[in-house]
Amino acid sequence: MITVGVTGGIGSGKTTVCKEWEKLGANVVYADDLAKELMVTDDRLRESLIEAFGEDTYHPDGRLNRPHLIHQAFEEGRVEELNQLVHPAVARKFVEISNEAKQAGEEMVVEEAALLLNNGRPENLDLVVIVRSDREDRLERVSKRDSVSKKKVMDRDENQPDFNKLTHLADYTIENNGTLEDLRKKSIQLYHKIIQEYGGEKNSGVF
Ligand SMILES: CC(C)(COP(=O)(O)OP(=O)(O)OC[C@H]1O[C@@H](n2cnc3c(N)ncnc32)[C@H](O)[C@@H]1O)[C@@H](O)C(=O)NCCC(=O)NCCS
Ligand SMILES: Nc1ncnc2c1ncn2[C@@H]1O[C@H](COP(=O)(O)OP(=O)(O)OP(=O)(O)O)[C@@H](O)[C@H]1O
Repeated sequence: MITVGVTGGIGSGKTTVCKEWEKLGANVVYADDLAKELMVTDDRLRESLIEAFGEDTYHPDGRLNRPHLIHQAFEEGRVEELNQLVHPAVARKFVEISNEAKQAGEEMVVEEAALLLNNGRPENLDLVVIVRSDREDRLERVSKRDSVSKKKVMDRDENQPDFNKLTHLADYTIENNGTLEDLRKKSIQLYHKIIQEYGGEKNSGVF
């Protein structure tokens, strides 16, 4: 089994790539979704979040108070503190999921995460793929997809790495500056290339 990390800036096309890979059989873990789940279900993480960000972190019924955390992270400038608490729980769970997938004889497990390379290249991943797209296109697409202002998307973008400076940490880069169909085709090609070549000589390249 091969473990692959897929990363890239906000709106770069990570999820689109991963959805294609899921259709081909990959088991994809979406870090943002997993983080939100663990923030509710992992008791240790809940306690540390309440300690850091107060009782308002959760609604009285136990649900995550997203507006409070978004305010703390992106308006009070405490995003790094939040990441440091959430990231270890996500990383632990990903290892657990990978181990189970290996036991089950799965072909590929993927971690889709914008912050994948924040502490360098994760040691537990066999391959890293960066999806790249021009900034203006990314801002435009996400503001359309989520019906939010470009300014809001820009705020998130500023809290993510500049992936143009991280390509040396990736085995493959997918350039997403064409149509959505182009991106889907490239994703399928890369999936087959990875499956075909894994076990042989590890290659790299730009798609
Ligand atoms: C701050 C939270 C509540 C924001 O929730 P919200 O629903 O608005 O955002 P969502 O998860 O849909 O993500 C929207 C976009 O923002 C980006 N984003 C989310 N959290 C962060 C962050 N901490 N830093 C930079 N970008 C982020 C996502 O990658 C995505 O591109 C939530 O995402 C969160 O708790 N993030 C911190 C920890 C985390 O998710 N880390 C990633 C996994 S290790
Ligand atoms: N080449 C493209 N042409 C047109 N639309 C695109 C293209 N690539 C992606 N999109 C659209 O842009 C939006 C963002 O893509 P996607 O959700 O895959 O990015 P992401 O990197 O996962 O975003 P996020 O960081 O917010 O999770 C989606 O609505 C997607 O359909």
